[in-house]
Amino acid sequence: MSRRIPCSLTIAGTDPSGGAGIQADLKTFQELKSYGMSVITSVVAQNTTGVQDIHHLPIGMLEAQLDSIRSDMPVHAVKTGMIANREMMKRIGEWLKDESSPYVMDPVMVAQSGDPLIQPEARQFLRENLLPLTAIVTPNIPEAEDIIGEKITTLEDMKLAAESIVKSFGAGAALIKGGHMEGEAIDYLFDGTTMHVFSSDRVETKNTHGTGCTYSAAITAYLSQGVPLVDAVEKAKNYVTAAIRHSFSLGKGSGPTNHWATREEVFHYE
Ligand SMILES: Nc1ncnc2c1ncn2[C@@H]1O[C@H](COP(=O)(O)OP(=O)(O)OP(=O)(O)O)[C@@H](O)[C@H]1O
Ligand SMILES: Cc1ncc(COP(=O)(O)O)c(N)n1
Repeated sequence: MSRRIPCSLTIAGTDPSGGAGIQADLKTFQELKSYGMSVITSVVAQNTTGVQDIHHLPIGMLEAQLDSIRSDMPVHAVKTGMIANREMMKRIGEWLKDESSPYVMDPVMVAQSGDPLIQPEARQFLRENLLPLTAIVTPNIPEAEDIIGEKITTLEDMKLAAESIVKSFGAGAALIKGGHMEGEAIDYLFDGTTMHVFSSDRVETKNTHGTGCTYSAAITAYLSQGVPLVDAVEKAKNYVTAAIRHSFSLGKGSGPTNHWATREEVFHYE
């Protein structure tokens, strides 16, 4: 019996060191057996220690890439990561309005190193124009605080934020990631009707560069295969947890996660 080839698209910035951005997304799509495609917004010179330089592609080149996909390739799920400015957001929003596949937004604002990845004035545009198009948005705590305009300090606050992002800001569903909280790594998903919780033991490691990208890419890959949203998040949580547990001590800073950690033969490295 022949089966549809699941196809995932990421629209995001790059990471030459391979842990975050487009590179992390494509590795994740490949690992989870979804055909991976990418539209690049910005070329970022970065590594495990931080961001060294950023070059935003001209708008025409962004549009040309989006057209290349639309005119030729099937898309069964799409995610966005770093979109640096309003102009890019506007074009991507127009493209997404004509897209019928589920849209996963990782509302990337700063790199883990603290370096800003989007212009401050673009945040409002993201909130007002792209958020309502999502099937799911996946903010970490600082990103969720930025969206709702309130501090999040407790697990109860995380749940309230998830509900508010859906009910007041129009997201299809909201997954608030607790990587920045103490203790267990707890995430809350509000899908419009029910609050779901996904939790794992915290792995004692500094090598978490790209966890957010990897998580949202995994959700996208599962959605492209027709897995229902809550199951897709559960499977993606298992994937990202394994990728953190077997992460790599590469580079001088926060090392990358291990995208092949769920393969049967997991090697251990120095
Ligand atoms: N040390 C850890 N051990 C286990 N799980 C973790 C750890 N740190 C983060 N996570 C989990 O990884 C996923 C990504 O969460 P996080 O809040 O770190 O996102 P992010 O901030 O977007 O990513 P990044 O830290 O790369 O910027 C979540 O499921 C979170 O619970
Ligand atoms: C191009 C790009 N997109 C996203 C991130 C965030 O990744 P992280 O917060 O996991 O370092 C990044 N560092 N670079």
